[in-house]
Amino acid sequence: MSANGVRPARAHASVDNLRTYLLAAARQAPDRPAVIQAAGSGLETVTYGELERRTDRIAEQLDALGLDVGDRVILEADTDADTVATFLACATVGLAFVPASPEAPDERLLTIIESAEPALHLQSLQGKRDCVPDSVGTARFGPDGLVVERAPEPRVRRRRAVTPIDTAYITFTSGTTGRPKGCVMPHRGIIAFLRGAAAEELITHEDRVASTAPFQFDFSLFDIGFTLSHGATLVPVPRARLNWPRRFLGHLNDAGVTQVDAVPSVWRPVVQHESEMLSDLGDSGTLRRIVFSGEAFPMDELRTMQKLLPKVAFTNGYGATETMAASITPVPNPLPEGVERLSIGHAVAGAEWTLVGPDGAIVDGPGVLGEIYLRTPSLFSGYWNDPEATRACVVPDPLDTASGRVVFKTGDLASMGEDGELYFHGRADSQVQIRGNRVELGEIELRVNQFDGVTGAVALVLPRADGDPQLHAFVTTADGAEPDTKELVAFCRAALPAYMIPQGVHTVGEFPLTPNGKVDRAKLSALVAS
Ligand SMILES: Nc1ncnc2c1ncn2[C@@H]1O[C@H](COS(=O)(=O)NC(=O)C[C@H](N)c2cccc(Br)c2)[C@@H](O)[C@H]1O
Repeated sequence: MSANGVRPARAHASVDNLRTYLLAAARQAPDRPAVIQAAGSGLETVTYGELERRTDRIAEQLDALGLDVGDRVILEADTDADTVATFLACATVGLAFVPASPEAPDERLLTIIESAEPALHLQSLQGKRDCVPDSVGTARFGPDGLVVERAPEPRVRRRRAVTPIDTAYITFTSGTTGRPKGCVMPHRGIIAFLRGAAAEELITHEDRVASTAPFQFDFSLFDIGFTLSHGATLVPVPRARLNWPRRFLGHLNDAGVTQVDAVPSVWRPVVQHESEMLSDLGDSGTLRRIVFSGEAFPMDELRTMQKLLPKVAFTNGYGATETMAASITPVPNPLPEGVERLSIGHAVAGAEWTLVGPDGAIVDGPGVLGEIYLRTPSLFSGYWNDPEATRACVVPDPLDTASGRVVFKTGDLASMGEDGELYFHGRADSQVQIRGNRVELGEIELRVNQFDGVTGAVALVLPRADGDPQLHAFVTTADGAEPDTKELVAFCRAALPAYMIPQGVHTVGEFPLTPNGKVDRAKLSALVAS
């Protein structure tokens, strides 16, 4: 028995701790399903009571290893009940977990280990990783708890209590500089965003939320947190089922999924190969909502989805890992004609954003582009061991610089609509100047997408040998055939200024994706360089 009840003497039920916040629902109804997951070719259910038991077992084992609050633990896993129990156990004893993908190459994991200096590497019983350096302890987690292979070196424990500003997790994103940046998220940060998101009242405890993002992408942490904090049921979709549209839809159907959280690219092969089955899933009345995030949903693909799923609600989740996210906005179904840009609405409850124009002036009217600055309690603690990168985006509140309050400088551009809602206009650093003119890549993509036969378009600026920036358009087409470049360029000339006309048009079978399922622009650029 510890000072605050049966749990290991760390997490305090009285203040914000991720474990306490996510298992609160378990108090009332331990027999409710917390996770419905793939088991062999079928499904198995893990109740909230069972999840809490597994959490406490692993927390006690971690507590016995003598680690200190704030020590890092690599959690290499795919989302399932044991992964959730392990990350709740880390939260209970104040260990910062670093989610890693079992599919990440060894050198990527070793780069993260070099930066985060974890005490322990955890993988599932089936995990295959064996490149962990001797300086790091190793253990495996499963339904019966941890199996320690190499105990971590003993640490001096200086902290016993876990406070809301202690680190819940550190997600490493591949920084543009190539060196991965670790987003350090405190308990109070993720809880603040989950609370703001809960105010949208998207789900109740009866919902079953399918999670498709890889565990190292914080979209998956949102899925887990959002679902459990409502006492709802999490339905992880394993990659083996996600990559086959038929199996994916079958899994959603069998598990009685009511909401699917996924990046836009997840739906491309489903619409292409199993539109009938998708439409039936929507007609069944079980699937009620699709939440997407990560990048703008291409408008024609979204319209196609809405035609197949007229009864399903669509929700646009926007935001960055540094604040977990920022807004959750309903998308009209069907989208009114002529709407060519999705709204990212207003910041979630508890947060607010401000648009700052290029001249530093506050933008407070429609039609002017500005950078989004987000004032939010879900702000991260900073980038791991990188105060300079942190200072560049955690800045004084532009509306109140004397206050000492800091806000997140998002690097995203947006314009404001009639009642203050925002429209995303791309990354500030992807705004390019061509012959002195600001070029909006999104506008070029929009126009190219309207060309007959084009099913997807990505515009990029690539430096030419003489340094002069060159505009390139990459397209996918309905039948994979190359569009007539001269006609496509003429089609662009009819609507875009001369400096926005793509000089190169490249047809690709499908767009390369990042591990998080976003269009991989770096890989597209490499196609031209080669
Ligand atoms: N809905 C959009 N329309 C357009 N552009 C988007 C959207 N969502 C992002 N982005 C872009 O992606 C950037 C950020 O990338 S990120 O750090 O990897 N995070 C993410 O993608 C996901 C994000 N943390 C997240 C996590 C959980 C729930 C939600 Br709800 C959102 C943003 O700064 C935007 O540029």
